[in-house]
Amino acid sequence: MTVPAIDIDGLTKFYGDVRGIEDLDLSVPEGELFGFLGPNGAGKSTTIRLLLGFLKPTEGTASILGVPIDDRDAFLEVRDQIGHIPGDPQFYDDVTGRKTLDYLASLGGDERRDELLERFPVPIDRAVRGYSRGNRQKLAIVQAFMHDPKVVVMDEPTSGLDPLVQQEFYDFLHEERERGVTVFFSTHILSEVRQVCDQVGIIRNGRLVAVEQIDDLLERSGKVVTLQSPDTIDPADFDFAETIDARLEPDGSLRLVISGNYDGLVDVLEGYRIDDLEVRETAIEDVFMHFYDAEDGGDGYDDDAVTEDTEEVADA
Ligand SMILES: Nc1ncnc2c1ncn2[C@@H]1O[C@H](COP(=O)(O)OP(=O)(O)OP(=O)(O)O)[C@@H](O)[C@H]1O
Repeated sequence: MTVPAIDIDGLTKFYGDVRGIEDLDLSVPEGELFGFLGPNGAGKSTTIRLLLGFLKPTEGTASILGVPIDDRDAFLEVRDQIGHIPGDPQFYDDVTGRKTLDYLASLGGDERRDELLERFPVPIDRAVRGYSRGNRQKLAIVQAFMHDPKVVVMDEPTSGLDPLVQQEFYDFLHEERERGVTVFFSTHILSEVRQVCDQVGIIRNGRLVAVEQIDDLLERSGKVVTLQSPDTIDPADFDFAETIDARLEPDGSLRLVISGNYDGLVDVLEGYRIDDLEVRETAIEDVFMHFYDAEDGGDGYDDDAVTEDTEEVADA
């Protein structure tokens, strides 16, 4: 049996009384682009920091490339096969990009540095203090991939990148996947998940609520049909077995979400005159909305909770 690139087992982190994540189980096979999607405060950064050994779990464990994160010695040995882009990349501000990369190269290697810098150029001989947000992020990308890691864990890696660089980065990630690299990245950007990922894990209020293949999710979520007619439309006519939702819009048009075949729809349409008919894929926003439509809402943060217990593990 092949070992998953990332295996998370009952992983739990409480900051005092505040739930970071609870009882997370997740397995990411090698060579997969896995999106970890959740709104602000859902527990994405907590998961990533636990995975990289920057935080100690309250309970549970995880492994990367078969090595448990709490086996510090073994973990240090696989560290050069792991890349990481933190949520808020920090560098020594007075040091140039080049020296920053020189230093990091001395720890883990840099055989892909030139190729990456060509793709994600930064003002390499300028002190990092003068870098824009996007250039900092590009430097973080270069350092995460320059030693040719097998697994890369990234916390909202496209934040601060302009749309062109973002697209370049998505293309790059697909190429990495072709090379067998496993990528685990958190995001709250829905369209990003769709564009980039094979599989998505959806986290809300510290709990994993679903793990789905993107294609399955979209397939199950159906298509959106919009119908405009000079006749009065009765949504009840469109209540087929395949119907997920049928409602009238304020302008009198019908918005129908349907999964499966169109036979029933075609039959009913015979009874209507049609001004306009549009069939489109469900917007990814609609697909995910019900996962976010929490009764308990927000980020699960209890204002009265103790927050001192944030023990960080130095220098993981
Ligand atoms: N150091 C800390 N001390 C106390 N609570 C924390 C700490 N870090 C995170 N939390 C809480 O843990 C929960 C999960 O936070 P986390 O930062 O992991 O979420 P996130 O999904 O990464 O959010 P964002 O998208 O805003 O970065 C939140 O309720 C947050 O307030």
